[in-house]
Amino acid sequence: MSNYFNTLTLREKLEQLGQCRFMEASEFEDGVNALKGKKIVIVGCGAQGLNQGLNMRDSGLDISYTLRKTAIEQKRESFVNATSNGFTVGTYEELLPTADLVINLTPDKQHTNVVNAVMPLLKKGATLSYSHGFNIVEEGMQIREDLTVIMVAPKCPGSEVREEYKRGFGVPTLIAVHPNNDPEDKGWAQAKAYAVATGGHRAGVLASSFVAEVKSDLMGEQTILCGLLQTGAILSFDKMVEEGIDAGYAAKLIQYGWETVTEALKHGGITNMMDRLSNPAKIEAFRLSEELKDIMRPLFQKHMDDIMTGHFSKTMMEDWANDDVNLLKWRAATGETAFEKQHITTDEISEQEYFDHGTLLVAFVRAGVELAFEAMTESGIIDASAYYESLHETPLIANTIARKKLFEMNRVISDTAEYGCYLFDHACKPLLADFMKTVSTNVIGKPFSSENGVDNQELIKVNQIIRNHPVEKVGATLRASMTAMKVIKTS
Ligand SMILES: NC(=O)C1=CN([C@@H]2O[C@H](COP(=O)(O)OP(=O)(O)OC[C@H]3O[C@@H](n4cnc5c(N)ncnc54)[C@H](OP(=O)(O)O)[C@@H]3O)[C@@H](O)[C@H]2O)C=CC1
Ligand SMILES: CC[C@](O)(C(C)=O)C(=O)O
Ligand SMILES: [Mg+2]
Ligand SMILES: [Mg+2]
Repeated sequence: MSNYFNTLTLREKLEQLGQCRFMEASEFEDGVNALKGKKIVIVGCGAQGLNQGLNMRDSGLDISYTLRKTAIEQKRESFVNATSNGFTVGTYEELLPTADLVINLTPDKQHTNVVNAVMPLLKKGATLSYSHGFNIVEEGMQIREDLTVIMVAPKCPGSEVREEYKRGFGVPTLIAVHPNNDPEDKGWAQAKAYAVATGGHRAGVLASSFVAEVKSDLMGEQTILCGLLQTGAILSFDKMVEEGIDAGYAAKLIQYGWETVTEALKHGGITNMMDRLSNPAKIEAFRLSEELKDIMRPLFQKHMDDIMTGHFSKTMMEDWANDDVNLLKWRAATGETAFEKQHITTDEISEQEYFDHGTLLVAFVRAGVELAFEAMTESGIIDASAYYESLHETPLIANTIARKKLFEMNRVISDTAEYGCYLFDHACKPLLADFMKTVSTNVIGKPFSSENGVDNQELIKVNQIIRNHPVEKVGATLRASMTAMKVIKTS
């Protein structure tokens, strides 16, 4: 097996990277019919497996789970997840030979093993589905010619896939059909029905490709979505404590701060998030974020380049083969950070205070979202896809930090995301060391006050730059299609 993307000609690479079409509501009028009455078996019952399965069953589909024998015998968490929710659970041999659609929702690291074990058991003409195309694109997995291969990738952690569905909505989703595996021309109909069953069609579906999904998903998760939230959390907390802010207050400001400021981002983009600051603080957040963009641009570009060339996946797979030495070292180090270990104050922090005392958090978010979006679109990824992988998903990841800090984020996200997050974080922290020496509690921990007031011309210029960034343009259009978006209350 070799990297599939690297076997493509330049023309084919660009063609697949640029595949991105926002689908019309009318294209989902057939609902879940293409999968109605079909036997759907999900392999794995973890973050995505359980939550997608619950939504699909509630949408009227026939869902059961297959787990490896040891998980069943030892009644592991995945077994308990499935059985306590009333699903049938069986071994591969029991469930796979009669399955019409098999959904592989095991960790990416396991995909080669899992697919090699599953494939011989599938009946002729069955469909195999993924929620992330790493195995196909980066590992070059070859699938039996008679099988249809699709992807339905929610742009969101599994927990939110379920929460949004229960709110009567869904999460934006990328769907794709493997160009080498659609022998019966049924892939798109099944992928659309699957997206309806998870609720994705209510939030927006992009008809994409395995290649575009993988390259954009890896970039988003490593940089703005997880990597930078982790770096920003650790550095901001340390700065506040160093400057005498109560540690319990500092921890709470960060833990819920990301969620609160990005809730404004979710509803009205960077413009609305920045508008929640006072005018002097907005100008300062803009200045800080411009500085952050200049410092971090080469790192964001390096991550994008390494993802495109396959260097990133190669080194991560080397770590997989090396018993996850780097991953486990980085995971342990994250658990030992002062932020992670600090109990939070029980004192109330009002919603506005998170903005007023969190100018630096806003600056981190603007810098990270814009840099990730720019690096992706400069590399041939279409703006709508780049928007989902940067601005759109940041609040959903911030929600996981609000639940139980960085531990929870890194638990809920996939194995590739966790690895990429640590990789970015370990490169970014030293890069920001000098910058952090220049900031003080007037931008993190306390309100920003400007002795000079506001220069009208400067404010007009700043507002124009913020509002005219391409992420704001595409975001306004995509958010308009997400009219049922629900407000999340912070505690
Ligand atoms: N996490 C997320 O929110 C997102 C994930 N994705 C994608 O969804 C897919 C699933 O990811 P995620 O939900 O995070 O995965 P999880 O780590 O949560 O999956 C765990 C499940 O996989 C099973 N499993 C683990 N190893 C094996 C193995 N060798 N053989 C068989 N089953 C195994 C586990 O069962 P056991 O009890 O046997 O260990 C468990 O049921 C990935 O492709 C990921 O990229 C896409 C979008 C977001
Ligand atoms: C942000 C990480 C993600 O890509 C996701 C939830 O979309 C993942 O792989 O977990
Ligand atoms: Mg993702
Ligand atoms: Mg991912």
